[in-house]
Amino acid sequence: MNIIITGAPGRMGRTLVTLVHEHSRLTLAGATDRPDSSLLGTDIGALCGLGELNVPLVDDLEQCDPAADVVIDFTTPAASMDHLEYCRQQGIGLVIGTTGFSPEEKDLIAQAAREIPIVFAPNYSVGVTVLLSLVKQTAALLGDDYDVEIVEMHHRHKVDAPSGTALRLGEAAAEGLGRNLYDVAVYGREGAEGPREQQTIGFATLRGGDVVGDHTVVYATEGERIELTHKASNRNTFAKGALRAAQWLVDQPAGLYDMQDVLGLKNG
Ligand SMILES: NC(=O)C1=CN([C@@H]2O[C@H](COP(=O)(O)OP(=O)(O)OC[C@H]3O[C@@H](n4cnc5c(N)ncnc54)[C@H](OP(=O)(O)O)[C@@H]3O)[C@@H](O)[C@H]2O)C=CC1
Ligand SMILES: O=C(O)C1=N[C@H](C(=O)O)C[C@H](O)C1
Repeated sequence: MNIIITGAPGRMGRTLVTLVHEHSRLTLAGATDRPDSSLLGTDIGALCGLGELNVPLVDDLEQCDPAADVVIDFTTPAASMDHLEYCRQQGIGLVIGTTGFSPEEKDLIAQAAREIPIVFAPNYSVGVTVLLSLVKQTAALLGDDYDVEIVEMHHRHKVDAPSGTALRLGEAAAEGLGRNLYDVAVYGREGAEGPREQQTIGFATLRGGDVVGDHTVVYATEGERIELTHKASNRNTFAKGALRAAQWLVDQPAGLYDMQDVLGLKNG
């Protein structure tokens, strides 16, 4: 199976290149970087310490193998929109790991998924995928008397907040409670805000050091609280999940899928 990796010199890009290289049934069919990058033309294998792979970094998917089976994208929302359009035109499946999309950009992804298969997930780890089910179920079991708050911490380089995973966890809790997250979300608190409004779902964002990705959903009431926590300790967990999604995707018809579809957790 031939895979193109966009944003290949990035944190996730390098991890994916390394795992594809180590995989017996996957071949790296192309690697891209942003148009003004000083790394263009460099062999991505050499850049990742794997030796020459004869895959030079290019600034455009048009310069990659048009017969590729799938594109894996962990870049920025603006870059992902370009990659989405290329895949739509070429009829190639797309795995999107990028986070921080606007509602309009999410609509464009959904529109493209009428023509090509797309897996779109803010977190490709098996642990977070299972956690999403637990969060929804726990919220439904506890009900309105438990206040839901979500805390996340990531490395100092992360640009979007709250994380895509935190928002998806919020959506799962809101679904369990019969609420729309975007009607009830509170993104941080400051000053004399008054007591907590019932029914809100709060987010707290921490940034620092090299934290790969920590998420906790807190359900608190008078006298007790439950906390559901996931901690990623390296990026292989995300990259392995994205490669699993890519291999699953090639057999799917056009549609918008997430990691719960890939793991078969939707109807079970
Ligand atoms: N779904 C999941 O499981 C996970 C999602 N993520 C998300 O993935 C995204 C990337 O994260 P991370 O790898 O840490 O970020 P990085 O900044 O390390 O990597 C992104 C890479 O994309 C490059 N890039 C920017 N614009 C373009 C373009 N037009 N074409 C090709 N490449 C481009 C960047 O280049 P340059 O640096 O030179 O600008 C950079 O090398 C984030 O949105 C993050 O939240 C991260 C981990 C897991
Ligand atoms: O930027 C990151 O690093 C991560 N981003 C994703 C997110 O926004 O949820 C997933 C993971 O937590 C790492």
